[in-house]
Amino acid sequence: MADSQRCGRYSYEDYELTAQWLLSRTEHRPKVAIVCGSGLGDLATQLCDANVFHYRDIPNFLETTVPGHAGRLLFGLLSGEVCVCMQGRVHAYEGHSMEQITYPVRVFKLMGIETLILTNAAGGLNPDYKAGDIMLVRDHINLPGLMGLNPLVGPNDERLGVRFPCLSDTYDPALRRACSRVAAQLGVTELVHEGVLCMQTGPCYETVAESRLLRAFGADAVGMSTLPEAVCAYHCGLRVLALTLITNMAVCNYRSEERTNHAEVLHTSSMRAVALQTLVSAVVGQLGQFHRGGGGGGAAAAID
Ligand SMILES: O=P(O)(O)O[C@@H]1C[C@H](O)[C@@H](CO)O1
Ligand SMILES: Nc1nc2[nH]cnc2c(=O)[nH]1
Repeated sequence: MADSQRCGRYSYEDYELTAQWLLSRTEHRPKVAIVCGSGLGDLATQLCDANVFHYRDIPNFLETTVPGHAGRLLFGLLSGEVCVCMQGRVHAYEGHSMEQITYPVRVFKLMGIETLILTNAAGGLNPDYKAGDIMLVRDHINLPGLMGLNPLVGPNDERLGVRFPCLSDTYDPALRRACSRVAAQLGVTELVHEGVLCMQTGPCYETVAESRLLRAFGADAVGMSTLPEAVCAYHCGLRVLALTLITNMAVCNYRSEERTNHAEVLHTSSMRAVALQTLVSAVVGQLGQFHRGGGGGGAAAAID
């Protein structure tokens, strides 16, 4: 493909090459992909009959550099459903473009994935939240995207999605309802909220003034990932569920002596890993009923 026809750095053929590389090395044929955020990678170890690949060995995958992101892709069974699971992700602040950090999402699409479950760690802005709570992402404020760092910037390949996607329904309402129901069945409703996730690129955590600004904008939590993946996934027709673990409260008060740090983020992740894994596994267990290869449109009817 000529450079002018490329989506940007990558062509459709690059995504296809990686998809075929993976599918030719595993017999698993997943419909569900899961991305594990900071410290949440143990979810991947729950997969049965797993085939494991290191990102460094996968064509065009980037290596992870951040503690809590193992950098392995696992195929296997979770709650009886065939899944592919990213044990860690790469972030823009590691020096990568939005297109690079979302590369796996389009590979998943070409592998036949229908549902993408994203997880991440973030700071709570909503005063009703506390560290250890889980937020189902209802909507987002993509600060890098609003500033031009959107993964869809560049020539659009119609095989991957439309030029001007409307993002009002990015986070599938039926999946969110299913997740809330599962949370109630598991008796963890009091931990689970629905809210708006804001992304800034990082790697700095927010100043007090920035946290106040983001809260005033309507954000309930702020993180450094997930939204570019969600945008790319929705663009190419995947159903998206995003679960944010509130690992700390963003500092919104000059009198506070709290200082956000990655060790605290990983500590809270490890404390809540089992709850989040249980929730995600139970949701995945509900997905099979509507994964009949029919594509995204049937989700709401089937899961309700
Ligand atoms: O990959 P996620 O978004 O879960 O990781 C968050 C954002 C930064 O990478 C890190 C900051 O502590 O955690
Ligand atoms: N931007 C941001 N990302 C985080 N990831 C985990 N905690 C935080 C936080 O407080 N702010």
